[in-house]
Amino acid sequence: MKENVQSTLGKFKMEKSPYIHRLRWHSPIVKLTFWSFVFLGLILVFFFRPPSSSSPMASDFSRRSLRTSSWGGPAWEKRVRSSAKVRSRNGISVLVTGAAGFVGTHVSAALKRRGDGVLGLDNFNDYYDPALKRARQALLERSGVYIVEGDINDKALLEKLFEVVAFTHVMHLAAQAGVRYAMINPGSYIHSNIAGFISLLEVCKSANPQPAIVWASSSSVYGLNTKVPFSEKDRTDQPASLYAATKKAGEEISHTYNHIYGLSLTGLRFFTVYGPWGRPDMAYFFFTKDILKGKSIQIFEAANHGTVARDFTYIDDIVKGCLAALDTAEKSTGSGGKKKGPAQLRVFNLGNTSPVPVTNLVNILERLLKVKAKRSLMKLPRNGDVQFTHANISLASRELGYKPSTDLQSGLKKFVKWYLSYYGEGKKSA
Ligand SMILES: O=C(O)[C@H]1O[C@H](OP(=O)(O)OP(=O)(O)OC[C@H]2O[C@@H](n3ccc(=O)[nH]c3=O)[C@H](O)[C@@H]2O)[C@H](O)[C@@H](O)[C@@H]1O
Repeated sequence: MKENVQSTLGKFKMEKSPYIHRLRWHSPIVKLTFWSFVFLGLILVFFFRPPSSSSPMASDFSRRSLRTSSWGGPAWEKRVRSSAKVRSRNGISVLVTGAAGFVGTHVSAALKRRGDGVLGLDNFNDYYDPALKRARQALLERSGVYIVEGDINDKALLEKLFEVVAFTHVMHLAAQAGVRYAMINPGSYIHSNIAGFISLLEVCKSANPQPAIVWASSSSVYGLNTKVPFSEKDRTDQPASLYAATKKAGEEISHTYNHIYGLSLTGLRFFTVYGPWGRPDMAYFFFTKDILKGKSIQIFEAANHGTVARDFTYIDDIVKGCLAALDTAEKSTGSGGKKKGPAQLRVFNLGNTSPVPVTNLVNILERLLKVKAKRSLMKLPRNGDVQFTHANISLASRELGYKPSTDLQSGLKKFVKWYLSYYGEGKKSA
């Protein structure tokens, strides 16, 4: 060993040798310097490259960069505490992730109305119009819910939140949603639905007391399952999209954290949720926009003109299911990262049990909007869509008292009313 070192040093001195470049390259110091420059160069290129709109991964990371500067300090902590303060007897204190999202806004408002403590968290990413998220934030602020701006991957922020408030529950709704977008920006699904979920669970498992967690899974986990209606006992090992695969992964990850750390975890499989303040990337929403603009809409159909249908579920029914899941969630059993006994692990379908063909959805919208849609039929693309969904809700009905009560016609009526008042004045564009 010693000999080698000496001989290398010896070679280093041979300045006039014809092999001087080769010999220098073999020197560890030269190698180290060279690779240090390469490494430094890569870091500089990575951090100072201009944002590229043509690269979905790049736009994803620039969009989702962690914002760590906007939180902290005594005034911020006071605001956090006040928002999370329980104001009713037997109330719970809930951290709602994805609070500026569609379901997050409705759940936060409902919890606040009944006197629970609610603190929101949202990264306000631009997957769809952030102005709509800001409008939802303003709505929640008026009812006393503060939304902290941050990403669930920011562990330091999550730890700080648990340091300031001993949350009894977490309603985890922050996610990269959308079935078809997963082919355009796969990285965003890994970032939010897998890495983000684990970051949250890591903080929850170490919190003392550990909160009980209720989180949004998806009907899409049933994938290519053909047995209807979909029951929680059915197979979920054939996801048809990366989105579905990340939600299924979330269910497995829940099992692990429940098993190792005693975290109480409830996954809710939502079935195509719609309603006022909804998501502009969903069909009922952009069909409304396009019908009003006179633009043609594409209606998917399966092979041999097969009907494509969804078990569309109205937001108020989903909110009731979420609150019932929070109220029936048992306490986590661990503390400080150690399990003390078995903890609750549940998964429920939250659907409407009444699938409606997409063509009927369009018929209803036409009647409500009083405009004829320009329809074009298109073969169901192979980009993650499944032909139909249909929830069996007997488990949720038994354990949560879940009983959806809004049919698609009544729910869409409320959506259209909201849509026209929100976008109708011509000030905002959907
Ligand atoms: O149930 C769920 O878990 C999922 O529900 C929706 O996914 P999806 O049912 O595909 O909802 P939309 O994208 O609004 O599509 C609704 C229906 O319209 C159809 N569609 C969509 C787009 C289009 O241009 N034409 C069309 O016919 C789809 O095939 C589907 O049958 C949400 O987007 C997911 O985030 C959610 O997890």
